[in-house]
Amino acid sequence: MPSCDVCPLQFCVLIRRGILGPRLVSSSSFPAVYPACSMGNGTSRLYSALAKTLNSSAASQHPEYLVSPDPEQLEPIDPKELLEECRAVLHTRPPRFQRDFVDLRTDCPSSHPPIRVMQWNILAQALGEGKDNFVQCPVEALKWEERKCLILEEILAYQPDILCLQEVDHYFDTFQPLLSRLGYQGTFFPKPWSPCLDVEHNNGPDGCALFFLQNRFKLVNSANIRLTAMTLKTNQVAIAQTLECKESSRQFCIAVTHLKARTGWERFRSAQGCDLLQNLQNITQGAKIPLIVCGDFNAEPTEEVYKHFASSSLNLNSAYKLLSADGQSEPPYTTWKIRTSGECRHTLDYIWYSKHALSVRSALDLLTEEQIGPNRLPSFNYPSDHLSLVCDFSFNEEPDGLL
Ligand SMILES: NC(=O)C1=CN([C@@H]2O[C@H](COP(=O)(O)OP(=O)(O)OC[C@H]3O[C@@H](n4cnc5c(N)ncnc54)[C@H](OP(=O)(O)O)[C@@H]3O)[C@@H](O)[C@H]2O)C=CC1
Ligand SMILES: [Mg+2]
Repeated sequence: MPSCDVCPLQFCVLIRRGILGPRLVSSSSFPAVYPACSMGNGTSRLYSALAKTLNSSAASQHPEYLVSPDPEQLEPIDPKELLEECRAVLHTRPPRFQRDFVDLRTDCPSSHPPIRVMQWNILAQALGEGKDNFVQCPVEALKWEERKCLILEEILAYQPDILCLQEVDHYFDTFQPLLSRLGYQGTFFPKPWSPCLDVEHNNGPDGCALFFLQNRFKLVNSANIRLTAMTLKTNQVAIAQTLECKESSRQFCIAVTHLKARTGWERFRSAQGCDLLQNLQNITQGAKIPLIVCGDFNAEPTEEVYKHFASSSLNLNSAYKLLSADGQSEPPYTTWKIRTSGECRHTLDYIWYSKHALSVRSALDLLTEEQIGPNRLPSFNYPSDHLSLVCDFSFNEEPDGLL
């Protein structure tokens, strides 16, 4: 955040207009966070790509740069080179955890490449540093300059076609500029009263973000939804987009949400879930097109909101259940942290999909308890308290009537 007297919401508006931007970082700040190493020409260009997102606090010191957008920002980035650059920034950290895709291939053959979807609550920087109280996580593990690279590394490692993110509070200065150069089209919907805004030196509100690869999909329709509960507007949001696959010309709806957190709010979450389902019914015209809903539902499978989704007339199934032996049980955890109140191990994150119209071809296995370690998450190895969920989907060949 700039040190000038601009409130976080105004800051967002300024960035959105393209007045403030990642161009503002002086290259003199770079060596402090980047190890000396030899780089080819391509990497040198990337050096500037990543460096420009490293420290937006330089904004107020270089008002002369608040002019035109940098044409370099529009140049594509080679994902391999960005990955190498992230690894160089992270060279003092322990290696990434190995996670494998579990093959869930059904009999249905598919002539088109699968659609890879990533669901991830990436942990808002302001909440991680100022609100979450992760008592076993060293503050150095939360440094944005490095944590950002861990997040990017995870995205680059799995190369999702669609990314559904929650707790994004670095959209305009980091994810939008970098992911757009990797070929993604992004949409951000901040929470109306993000708790990030209460944290000193925050980077603006957190919210949901949805990215898709432009060479694979065409955007047909997009809706930013402020969820209601018992007709009252709430602080929680969703984004729902109808996309058309360029290979197959088939359309589907993809949605991302982050429901109200904390115990005692179960009925509130349930009402928010009903509102989201109603919105999705309208958008898919009663499920005439297949649907994928990703989210941090802040609800265990025992909660009412989960049951609404499982029994909805939209005919949804939860993809990660397919990793269990009987195909009926959710994983034992999708988030695991230690707060002042003690250990918090919960299953809260889901990828719902139209069970008749889509098949899950594979799913990324979760981290084991041993990999997560005794201090749990986030950690030097893993940037968020929530695990990423990644699935490969393909369309079933059945007629639309079976949705
Ligand atoms: N400025 C203003 O006028 C207003 C400000 N607010 C702010 O918004 C907040 C409420 O916003 P709301 O959207 O309802 O927030 P939520 O209750 O949904 O939680 C917000 C975040 O807190 C995290 N969280 C969950 N449990 C805990 C915990 N035990 N300790 C710390 N963090 C936790 C959640 O992460 P996860 O999902 O990963 O569990 C979530 O991202 C208020 O506390 C206030 O700070 C609200 C209204 C007005
Ligand atoms: Mg959180």
